[in-house]
Amino acid sequence: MTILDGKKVSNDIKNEITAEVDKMKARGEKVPHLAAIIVGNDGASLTYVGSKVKACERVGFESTLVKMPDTTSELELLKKIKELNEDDNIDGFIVQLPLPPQIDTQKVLLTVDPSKDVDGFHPENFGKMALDMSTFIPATPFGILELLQRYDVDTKGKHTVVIGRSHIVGRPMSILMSRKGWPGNSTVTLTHSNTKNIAQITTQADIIISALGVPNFLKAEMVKDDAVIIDVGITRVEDANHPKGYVITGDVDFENVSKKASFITPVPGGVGPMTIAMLLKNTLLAREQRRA
Ligand SMILES: NC(=O)C1=CN([C@@H]2O[C@H](COP(=O)(O)OP(=O)(O)OC[C@H]3O[C@@H](n4cnc5c(N)ncnc54)[C@H](OP(=O)(O)O)[C@@H]3O)[C@@H](O)[C@H]2O)C=CC1
Ligand SMILES: Nc1nc(=O)c2c([nH]1)NC[C@@H]1CN(c3ccc(C(=O)N[C@@H](CCC(=O)O)C(=O)O)cc3)C=[N+]21
Repeated sequence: MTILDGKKVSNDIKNEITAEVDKMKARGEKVPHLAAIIVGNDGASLTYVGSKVKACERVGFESTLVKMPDTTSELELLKKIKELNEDDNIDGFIVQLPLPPQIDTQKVLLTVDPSKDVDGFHPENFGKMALDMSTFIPATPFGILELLQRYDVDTKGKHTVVIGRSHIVGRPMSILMSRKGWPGNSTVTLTHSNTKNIAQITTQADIIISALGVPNFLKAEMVKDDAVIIDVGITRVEDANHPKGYVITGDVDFENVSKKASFITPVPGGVGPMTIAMLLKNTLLAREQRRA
């Protein structure tokens, strides 16, 4: 069994990005600048956005964090997005999801300039991804592809089962794993909360990508021997014994599933850090495209 070490690989990627930034500096060019808008005070969201800012510092990017109260109106948020669209200093930005209920997420995603949409959530970019055209690939699926590639995991002709059909993880992942090329060329089954007999499907999978957000959902009985297991889930589970008062838990019963798996991602230290590294990568691409 091999652990797909997202922490290590994300560090390698950050070093590669740092080297590119150093070259930009040596040429006297502007370095990439990532901005993030966060609406509200959700603890997990704040932690996550904070780690993006730290990651920017680490690779030599500039970063801007825009914090807006959870009472922000849709109009105010759209106005802020248009400001960032027009700000020549900003190469790429993201709007942290989920948004408070008074704001229409679809409207927000449509307002982001596709050339600055480093999350890859704008329909123009999502459509390009689905059509194999060059574009920003959403950071989490992009990170999973990169992990599979760097560990030389064979995906061709394999049966990949994706659990969860969200627009940011499950749906794009299912598209990417079925596309021509590598990593890809899989036969994909996309499952969700209406799927019947899910265990019957997962036990036939060569590769399982679990993105539902239910701690310890995927049990050893649901997995065949030598399967490749990608655990996207991140849930804070209360734990009084832990200094922070919670532990980060994935969707996979790691202790038991890892005994059967050929490759498996841990949580924390798997897909999460890869997501951040690929967001930086997309921002670097955004800068390069704006320069060109
Ligand atoms: N590591 C990382 O970088 C990232 C981690 N995450 C984490 O991944 C998890 C999923 O996030 P996200 O994709 O945004 O999730 P959503 O909550 O948007 O979607 C969850 C999906 O899982 C499906 N689902 C829920 N319960 C079941 C069930 N019992 N059986 C089968 N399918 C089920 C839902 O089905 P239906 O569509 O029918 O409702 C839905 O499609 C979360 O824990 C999140 O925190 C998210 C993004 C990045
Ligand atoms: N516009 C937008 N884009 C996103 O990409 C996006 C989003 N909104 N909203 C929320 C989800 C969630 N997500 C995570 C990324 C990294 C970790 C991560 O680094 N996790 C660490 C642990 C972090 C911790 O300790 O809390 C790990 O797995 O090792 C977690 C979660 C991106 N998302």
